[in-house]
Amino acid sequence: MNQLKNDTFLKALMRQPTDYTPVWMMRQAGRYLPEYRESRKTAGSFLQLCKNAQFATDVTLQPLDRYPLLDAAILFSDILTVPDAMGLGLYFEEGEGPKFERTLQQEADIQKLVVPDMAKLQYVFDAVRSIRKALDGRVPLIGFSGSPWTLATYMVEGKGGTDFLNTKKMAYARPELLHHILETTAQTVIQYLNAQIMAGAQAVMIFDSWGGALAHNAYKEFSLNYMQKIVNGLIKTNDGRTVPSIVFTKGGGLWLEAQAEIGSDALGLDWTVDIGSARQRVGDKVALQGNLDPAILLSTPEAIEREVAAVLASYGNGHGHVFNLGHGITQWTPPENAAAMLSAIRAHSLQYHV
Ligand SMILES: Cc1c2[nH]c(c1CCC(=O)O)Cc1[nH]c(c(CCC(=O)O)c1C)Cc1[nH]c(c(CCC(=O)O)c1C)Cc1[nH]c(c(C)c1CCC(=O)O)C2
Repeated sequence: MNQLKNDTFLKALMRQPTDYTPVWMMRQAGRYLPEYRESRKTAGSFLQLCKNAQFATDVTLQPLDRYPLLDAAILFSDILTVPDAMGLGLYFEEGEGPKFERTLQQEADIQKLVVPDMAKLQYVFDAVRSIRKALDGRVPLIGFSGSPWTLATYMVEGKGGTDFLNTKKMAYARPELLHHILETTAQTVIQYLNAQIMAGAQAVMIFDSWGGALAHNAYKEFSLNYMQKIVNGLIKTNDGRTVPSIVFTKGGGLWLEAQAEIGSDALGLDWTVDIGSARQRVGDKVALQGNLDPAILLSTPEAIEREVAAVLASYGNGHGHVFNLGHGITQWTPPENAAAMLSAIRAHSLQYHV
């Protein structure tokens, strides 16, 4: 059932030959699309889109219907469903980003943290099943989770941020408390991703959006080690393999060699890294995903084509590259500029796959 009609993305993740460089866009279902804004209005809120399988399916497929050149779908959900299930109370205030009703700052609250019953996340697994059915093998479906470090920053701070001072203070003053949060979250994420895989996710991505905020000698201890645990905890599917995995530490370009050792199939790159140099540094250990600056999509089709060509040329000949943005597409992107990027990738990438 459900034979894949386009497996270019999965092949590239496994560093197998493909005819062209496959592509998907982080946040490809989102506010830059008028059809998304319409669905959100009908659903009432972003969280209602996530919690209703039919809405989640509709918005997951919107970018694929608009852009036939996309090679993967990503589950419409959020990394913060996990801390929500762990009891922190996720909510969104219009124009302010995510917030939590409770935080993990008091020792007593931290000691009480446990792996939640996956039934609390059943709506996510229902969405995965529904999306797989609707895709009918068009392209593979990516499941995802936040990294324990990135989720911990939200749980400790109670909101998004840039400096994460409470979380970092805990790392230095009470490391055993932060390790308890990270370990409990890692065990939760293992169960969560495995349930997504059992529901039909054909690849998984771990978003370590705030790993780049860690000090050089803290990154491994507080972020990378926990992502390694997760990658090692992924279940084998019917064919005796694990589904391909992608690890993305935003701002993590200094640590690519270490990231390439944890057993994931691919590394995500933000735009601060030259992808050709990254390829030399990781050798044939992992595929690379990235890494166009999403701000380029605010410019002109000519500039977009030039910058796309530069990323492809930097990676060079051969397989193992999944084209993507270096972070999520911004809500101010004109949809036709995303189309220009996708056409440019297809046109310019053929020469590197002969
Ligand atoms: C840090 C993080 C979050 N969520 C996510 C991350 C990791 C990736 C990254 O670094 O960007 C991951 C995420 N969030 C969303 C997806 C859906 C799949 C896709 O990529 O299309 C994915 C993979 C939908 C979303 N998640 C969110 C939206 C916007 C909600 C809306 O419609 O208002 C979407 C489409 C909300 C969200 N969710 C989060 C923030 C900080 C915000 C507010 C900022 C913003 O609005 O962009 C947390």
